[in-house]
Amino acid sequence: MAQCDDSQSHCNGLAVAGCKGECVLPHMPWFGMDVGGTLAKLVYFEPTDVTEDEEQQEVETLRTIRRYLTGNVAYGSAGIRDVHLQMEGVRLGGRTGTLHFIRFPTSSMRAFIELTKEKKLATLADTICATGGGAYKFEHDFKTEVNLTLQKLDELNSLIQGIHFIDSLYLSECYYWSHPDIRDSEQCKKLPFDFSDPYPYLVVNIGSGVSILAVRSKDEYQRVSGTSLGGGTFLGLCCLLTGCQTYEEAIEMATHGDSTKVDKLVKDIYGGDYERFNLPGHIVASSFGHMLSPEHREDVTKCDLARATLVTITNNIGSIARMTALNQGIDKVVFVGNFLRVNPIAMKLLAYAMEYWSKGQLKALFLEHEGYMGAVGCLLELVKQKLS
Ligand SMILES: Nc1ncnc2c1ncn2[C@@H]1O[C@H](COP(=O)(O)OP(=O)(O)OP(=O)(O)O)[C@@H](O)[C@H]1O
Ligand SMILES: CC(C)(CO)[C@@H](O)C(=O)NCCC(=O)O
Repeated sequence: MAQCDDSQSHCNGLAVAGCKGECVLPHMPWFGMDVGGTLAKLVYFEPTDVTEDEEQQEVETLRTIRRYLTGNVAYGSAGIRDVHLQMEGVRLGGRTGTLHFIRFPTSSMRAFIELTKEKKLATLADTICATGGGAYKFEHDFKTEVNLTLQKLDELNSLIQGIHFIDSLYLSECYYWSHPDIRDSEQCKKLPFDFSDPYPYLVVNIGSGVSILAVRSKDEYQRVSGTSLGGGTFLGLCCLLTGCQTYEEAIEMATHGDSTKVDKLVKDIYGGDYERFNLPGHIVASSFGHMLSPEHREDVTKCDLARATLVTITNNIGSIARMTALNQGIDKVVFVGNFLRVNPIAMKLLAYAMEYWSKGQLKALFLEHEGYMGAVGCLLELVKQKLS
């Protein structure tokens, strides 16, 4: 990433001596935004190296914005700041600051635009870099409601740039699950993974839908596969089957459910393992396969249905990811996206599926800032464009 040197630290909106070419940083506040099919993600860079001089020159609106964003953990009726993900001491564009991570449902986008107007969040920014389908869908609303022109960036490019930046900043960003045996979760431990030599790797971005990318170097990547059966499918089916209202509720129900009352296992068909082809009795032979029988239907709870939905969608993604990895000759598979938020069941299942079906050849990796990579990539681009 292009950056001012450390000696040029206070260059907010000013031409900076010593930068190659024209080095003019965008005016604060600095945001990166990713408006997806389900969730909108906002990353805000709060400078913490503000000098007294700068503070005195700082316009009141900028101070108000900073205080509003950093002084609250909830915004409007649906916006949430993920405080546990906050990153301190981040160097960006020659400045030092804190990255704040905020999300809200894309269905509340119009309310968010109203809030932007009310809190004057858009009055100072000369550019807002935005990615995701919503950058296109809501472009007109931003223009007409708050007179803001969105600079639209590609979501998958932003995702990759975000991954590399965040991983370079934070040593324990990347992790894996050791001994991910689904029948013995006591054994399963979250451990850091050294991702400093990452290439080649596969990224499986599990959002509303799923995109799979093969990344062979910093700038060399391709979207090699995808599936419409993603996080949106899990939540949509769960709402239909259980009457739950939120993602958190769906995950809570799944945590207390038993999918084997819904799914037909190999042992339900064979009475044990299918030895000839090495299919152990405990694996799923047919997702939701028990539900054709009235007795089984009477026996299941909503929690069982939620768990089975989670297992079905996750295993399907795992299976596509594994086949894609084999096809591409890649052994590291990085799973990201908000489907993995507060979802250790899915992460452990993916870890198990990768390891078990590849006989230990494939490694499933995860990132702490799982759903924010695209928004971070956008923030980087905002600063980079002005510096280049
Ligand atoms: N608070 C939440 N509300 C709704 N869904 C959530 C929430 N937290 C996690 N999720 C899960 O995350 C998924 C959305 O993930 P993400 O934000 O990465 O995708 P997106 O950008 O909205 O979608 P896409 O990239 O396909 O446009 C949802 O489908 C759901 O499974
Ligand atoms: C359409 C996107 C890229 C939007 O983020 C995503 O939801 C996706 O990759 N869906 C799956 C599309 C498919 O490959 O079938």
